[in-house]
Amino acid sequence: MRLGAHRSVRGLSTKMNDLLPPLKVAVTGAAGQIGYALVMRIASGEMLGKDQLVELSLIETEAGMSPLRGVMMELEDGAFPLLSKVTATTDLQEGFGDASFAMLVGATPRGKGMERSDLLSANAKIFADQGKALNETAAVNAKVLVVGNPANTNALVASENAPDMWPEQFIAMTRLDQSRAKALVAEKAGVPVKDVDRVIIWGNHSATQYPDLSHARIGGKWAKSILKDDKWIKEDFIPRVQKRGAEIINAKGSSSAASAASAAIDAIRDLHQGSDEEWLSNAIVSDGSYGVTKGIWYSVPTVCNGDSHYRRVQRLPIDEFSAKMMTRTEMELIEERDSVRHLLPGHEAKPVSWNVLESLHDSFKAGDMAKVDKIAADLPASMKKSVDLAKAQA
Ligand SMILES: NC(=O)c1ccc[n+]([C@@H]2O[C@H](COP(=O)([O-])OP(=O)(O)OC[C@H]3O[C@@H](n4cnc5c(N)ncnc54)[C@H](O)[C@@H]3O)[C@@H](O)[C@H]2O)c1
Ligand SMILES: O=C(O)C[C@H](O)C(=O)O
Repeated sequence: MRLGAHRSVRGLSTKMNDLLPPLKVAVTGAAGQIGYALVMRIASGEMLGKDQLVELSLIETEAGMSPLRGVMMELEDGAFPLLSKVTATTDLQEGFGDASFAMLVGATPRGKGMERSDLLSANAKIFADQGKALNETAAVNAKVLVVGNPANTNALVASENAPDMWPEQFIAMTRLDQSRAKALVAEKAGVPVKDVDRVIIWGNHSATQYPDLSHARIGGKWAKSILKDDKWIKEDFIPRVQKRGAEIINAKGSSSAASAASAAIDAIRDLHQGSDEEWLSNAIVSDGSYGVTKGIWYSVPTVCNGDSHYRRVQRLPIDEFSAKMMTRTEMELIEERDSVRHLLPGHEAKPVSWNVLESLHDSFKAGDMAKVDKIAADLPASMKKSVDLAKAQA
């Protein structure tokens, strides 16, 4: 169905009477740093296309309502021709009602010296409530992009609390990490970013993520054969991407915002409009591919076919170094999952304490395998399996 509006819209590639009926996009934390940058770009049509009317549903806390009113005034002043309606609410069911896309940004950001996982106890509960509300009221085929940290485990929590939705409808954002990685490779090779592709982010949006150049290309050629610098990849590139969020916090005093909003726009744009055969990193529910524990949200390369369909890039060869890196980040995600068991309906209560996990890590790092085995003996089966794998690859 097309709308039959009768006004001309300068600068749009499509006439108003060719516009598609509005799709509702819900954004939580809309008055925050990322939300502010995000909603302007959604309204301008950069995300869903220049022929797509859009309705914005802005969700905030009570305290966020006053700044949100200012954001709404600015949206009005932007006079965006594609923006058909803007609403603001603190009520999740109302905010997500019939939404085709939900961008879950609202959560506390980390400050200096914190890891993203330090936010688990503060933020995960938010995503349990949001999962329940999405389950009740969002459009049946809604796609959910989780941006708030720790994004992967928040996506797990939201999905587990939305039993009538497919886990595949929930994606945690690792697109920013992929963009960071591509930019670094382009800089190193002295080429434009558009010449770099097939860069992969595996695992968690955290300092354990594995930015992988094993399959990357520069101008269509194998990147490693052009860079010819494995030392740079291991000692500069990987840690730089892993810790880029902290580098920004240290420089700017607050976490990345415009680039995060940009990555969220890119992620949903490609999901909705398709991206040919480009490999795009998205943290999605693991189906066991690449030996990753099922049911955690683990970043993998995907191909987006448009209309919100995506598939994993399968059967890539994984070398020994990559396998080790992929397991390390998987283990962190298992730990995160186990620390939020109380928010996962139907799962046993939190079985493993942080102390146990920490001493497991320390023993592993110190090479004390007898102690690792002793601790592992009391772990749940899925974690034992990961410990065995990590030991085999150590
Ligand atoms: N995945 C990524 O790549 C990525 C990148 C950057 C930031 N982040 C994360 O995104 C989140 C938001 O960052 P920010 O810089 O915009 O933070 P911010 O503090 O500027 O804004 C957060 C906003 O969310 C609102 N909020 C808090 N709890 C809410 C709730 N329950 N419902 C609705 N709104 C709520 C706050 O009122 C605030 O306006 C943080 O967790 C940050 O760590 C993720
Ligand atoms: O690092 C952070 O805490 C913010 C965000 O996840 C980022 O990667 O910039």
